[in-house]
Amino acid sequence: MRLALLGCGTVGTEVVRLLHEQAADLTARVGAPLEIVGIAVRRPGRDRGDLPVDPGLFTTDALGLVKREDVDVVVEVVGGIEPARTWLVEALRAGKSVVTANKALLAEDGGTLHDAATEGGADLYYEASVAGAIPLLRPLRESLQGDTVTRVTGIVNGTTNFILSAMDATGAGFEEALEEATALGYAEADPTADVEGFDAAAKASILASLAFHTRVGAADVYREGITAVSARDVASAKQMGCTIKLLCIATRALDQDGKASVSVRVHPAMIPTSHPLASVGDAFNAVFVEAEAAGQLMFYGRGAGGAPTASAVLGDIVAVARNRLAGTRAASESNYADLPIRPMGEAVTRYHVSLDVADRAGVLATVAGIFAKHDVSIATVRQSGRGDDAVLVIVTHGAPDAALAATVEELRGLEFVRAIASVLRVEF
Ligand SMILES: NC(=O)C1=CN([C@@H]2O[C@H](COP(=O)(O)OP(=O)(O)OC[C@H]3O[C@@H](n4cnc5c(N)ncnc54)[C@H](O)[C@@H]3O)[C@@H](O)[C@H]2O)C=CC1
Ligand SMILES: N[C@@H](CC=O)C(=O)O
Ligand code: NA
Repeated sequence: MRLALLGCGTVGTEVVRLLHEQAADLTARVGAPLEIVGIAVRRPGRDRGDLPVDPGLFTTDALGLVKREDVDVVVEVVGGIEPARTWLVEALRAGKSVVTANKALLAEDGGTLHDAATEGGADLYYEASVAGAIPLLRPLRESLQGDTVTRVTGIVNGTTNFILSAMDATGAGFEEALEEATALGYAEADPTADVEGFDAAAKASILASLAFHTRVGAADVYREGITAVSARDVASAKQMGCTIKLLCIATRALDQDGKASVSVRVHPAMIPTSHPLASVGDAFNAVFVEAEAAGQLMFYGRGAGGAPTASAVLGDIVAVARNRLAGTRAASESNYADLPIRPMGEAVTRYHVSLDVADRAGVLATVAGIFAKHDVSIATVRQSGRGDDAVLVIVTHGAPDAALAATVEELRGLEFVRAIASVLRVEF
């Protein structure tokens, strides 16, 4: 089996290492040796230390490598939309199997890749694209095909989990924690993708597409990152016995007429420290899948980093290589359900709102009146401080997100509200 490797960075170098170190076992498992015939990179002359690979394999001509007739499997660990899409479409249409870790591309235009795979009769595997090493896509794509998945919830971005865990545990600053996560190989080439929630949203779209048999694109996912989460939010969460996590929440719901729709969102949320997701620290990921017959399933492990991600890539390489040797391919994309996307405004959420207010008679009544006007029921109210230091913390019951957002907007305009110190959703 001849492999073309596109990219040799954090993940690619570990793919090379694992292919070399486990060559004998992999040959036995596949039934044929796996041989890298070329590696496309930006800088072929770069010093790669003791990487066990022939320097003559490096090239800058990725497309030329993909088009080589002797290539059976294209492994893409470069990232980004273009030129990766062009390479992979070329490979798939020519009947070459593709293994990719590129969640950004799958979320942006997975349909084009799946269509090219069908056209070329080729395999398209992408286990590494969501939750790194954790076997999650294969269970959704294969093991749960006899069930109806209703909800997928979890932590799917290692970088932001690393940052939030550090802020919570040691009071570390945002920038300092991000630098460490980048040095450890967790962050994307542009870490904005991590901290602004784009990476988690891409993964949410892939999970929802597989779980609900519907093409869910990046644009269908409501997204908020963690850049607005402050030390004060973290302290406020602690006071309530909670911690803050960047959550991915994808649900399949039925309306009053029994019609199903899909809602997919990524945003930071306060969760109770007693919830299993609260103890997911460092760059670990954890995902709960709920299905009608199976009930609740939990997947946990390393969601980022070179070696863990390479483990998932290698698993896919073995799978597609076996298929090729057997002259078969995996089932095509399943998108028959084609469910509509429910807007974020209709999702039922709970808010934690912290207001800096003037401590005067009537303030609480006015604030409560605004919640009532938008039909948002208050669960708890707590006031601390006095005079200019008064802080009002309100936690709501579940309400449509649009009603909660409108409530906060109206509170912002009140003369006695000096600042809205934090607005966070509360889950579980
Ligand atoms: N680092 C991680 O923990 C994880 C990364 N991924 C995904 O894996 C992919 C690779 O990520 P990393 O290895 O972290 O990235 P990286 O930035 O460390 O490596 C990228 C590689 O692609 C090469 N490259 C970039 N543009 C190229 C071009 N035009 N032609 C040829 N080669 C080019 C670079 O030379 C480098 O070797 C991305 O899609 C990323 O989202 C997925 C899961 C985890
Ligand atoms: N940047 C990503 C890498 C894995 O997908 C993350 O931090 O989770
Ligand atoms: Na995975």
